Amino acid sequence: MASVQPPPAPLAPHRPSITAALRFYSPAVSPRVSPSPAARSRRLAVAARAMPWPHVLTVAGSDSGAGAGIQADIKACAALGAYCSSVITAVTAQNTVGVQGVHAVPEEFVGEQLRSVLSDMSVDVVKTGMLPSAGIVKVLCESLRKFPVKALVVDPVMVSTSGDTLSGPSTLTTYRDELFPMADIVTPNVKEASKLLGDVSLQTISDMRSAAESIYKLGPKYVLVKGGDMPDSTDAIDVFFDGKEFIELRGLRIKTRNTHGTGCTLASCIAAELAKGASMLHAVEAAKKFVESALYHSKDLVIGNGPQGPFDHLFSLKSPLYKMGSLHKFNPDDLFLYAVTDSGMNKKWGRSIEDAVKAAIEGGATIVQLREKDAETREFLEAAKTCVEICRSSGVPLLINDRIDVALACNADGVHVGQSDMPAWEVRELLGPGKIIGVSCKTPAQAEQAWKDGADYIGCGGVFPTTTKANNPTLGFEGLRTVCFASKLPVVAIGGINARNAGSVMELGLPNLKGVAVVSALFDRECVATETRSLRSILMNACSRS
Ligand SMILES: Nc1ncnc2c1ncn2[C@@H]1O[C@H](COP(=O)(O)OP(=O)(O)OP(=O)(O)O)[C@@H](O)[C@H]1O
Ligand SMILES: Cc1ncc(CO)c(N)n1
Ligand SMILES: [Mg+2]
Repeated sequence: MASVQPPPAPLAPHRPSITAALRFYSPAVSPRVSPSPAARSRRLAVAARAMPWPHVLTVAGSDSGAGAGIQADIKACAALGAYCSSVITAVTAQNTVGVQGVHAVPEEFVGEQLRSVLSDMSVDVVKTGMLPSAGIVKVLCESLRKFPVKALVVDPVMVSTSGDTLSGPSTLTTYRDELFPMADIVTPNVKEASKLLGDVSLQTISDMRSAAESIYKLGPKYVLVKGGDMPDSTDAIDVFFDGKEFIELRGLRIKTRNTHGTGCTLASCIAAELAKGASMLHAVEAAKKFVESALYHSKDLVIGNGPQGPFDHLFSLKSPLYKMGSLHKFNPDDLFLYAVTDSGMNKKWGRSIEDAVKAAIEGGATIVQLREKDAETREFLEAAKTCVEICRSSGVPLLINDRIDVALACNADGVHVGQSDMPAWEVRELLGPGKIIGVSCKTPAQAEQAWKDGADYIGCGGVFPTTTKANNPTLGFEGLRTVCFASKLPVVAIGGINARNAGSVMELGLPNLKGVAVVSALFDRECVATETRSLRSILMNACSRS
């Protein structure tokens, strides 16, 4: 199996537009005479290269209730923009109560389905779910040796959450000996990890780490032990292991009965993200975020009378406002030098918002926020649209202060809100899971709430007295320290920060403190680029000292 490390180059930016690809079929450029079959297939191949569609093949069982299995896999891939073909290994009679029956597909016919898909379509990633017999696991391994793909995601489905057996003990050895060594990632839940390791007890995060390490030794390149079913946990914590480091992936535990199919969905999302070109860790993080958002949006759905209902994978279609196309990966390090524009200051120095943003980026700002308290909406929107283009072309995220409507209209990367603005959870409902949300917080309680509401970072201040914001109590280093220690989110310090004191803020070496946000120190100056450049070097020096 080809390794997924280093990650393949992302496909998206190189993809020509749909219209460009369709031109291959347009009568205007087609020859007048019918092309020969060879010419037609050459042209199809060219078109396919012109517009590749990330392709996941799921090899799994059908769930008649459509919450898990093949049905979940297809919906998850569709939601994340990957094509999903399907090889069915078993048909289950299943609903929200449990599994009433299992009818395995004969091995030879699983082999035939695999041949049909793999010999014809260019599959990027294979994802496996329910493999009901050792024979089927063997057939799959043979097919993968014959038709190698970029990555293999193995979700070792053995028991449904309702407690029903989906794959008997006879398959365990074949999983371990034949499939795992070919896998890029294996994603057992705690029960499955325990079974794979001879019924060891897994009660704590430390047990999950040991299990991940033991499963890694069976041959996959990465392991994710999922803690969705971990008892007594307020967070949904999964443990990721790459052979060297353990990473605890923490998500909000959504209170809902609708968790049927979370495992299948997670593995399919990982496969879809890998097919799109993500690295393994990014794929896992994006997949977890997707499951969390889907559960959140489906928490009150009522389908079926049993204890475990399905959730809505296509929740993003409900609101035209969701921009699900690009799940922007928020990088907390982007908070390092956070430039916040101010219309008053720009006016004073006779520069446009666009010029202010260009200059801040030129000087090395790592994230930009447009904070335009008195601008007219239409004028602000036009400027914001241009700023989005400027920031995109430099890879710098652009956020809008408070104005969710403007952020949506210009497709900004996110929004920053204060304590008296719209609550972060409402902003999340409007913006969807892919956007960055920041919240101004002065206390540990506010920081905790921001985390619960699904924010990505908090801004903490005023650290020093400031004139930019009226009636803004100063927290000082002590207040900043208290919030940083309590926060579960990355923090950016704000309020009165300038070239003279920025170094001392970073030298505090506080946990979660990722950078400083500045307004007047950059924009109430003649040359924004020069000020930004010098502040950046002050911050870099301070970080190397602390
Ligand atoms: N209530 C929840 N809130 C948030 N995330 C959850 C919740 N339940 C599960 N998850 C997440 O969903 C993913 C799948 O985890 P889980 O442990 O439930 O897998 P599974 O048991 O294999 O799923 P399945 O129910 O499909 O068998 C993990 O990332 C887990 O943390
Ligand atoms: C078909 C099928 N695959 C996987 C699972 C695990 O959720 C399930 N319940 N049903
Ligand atoms: Mg579960």
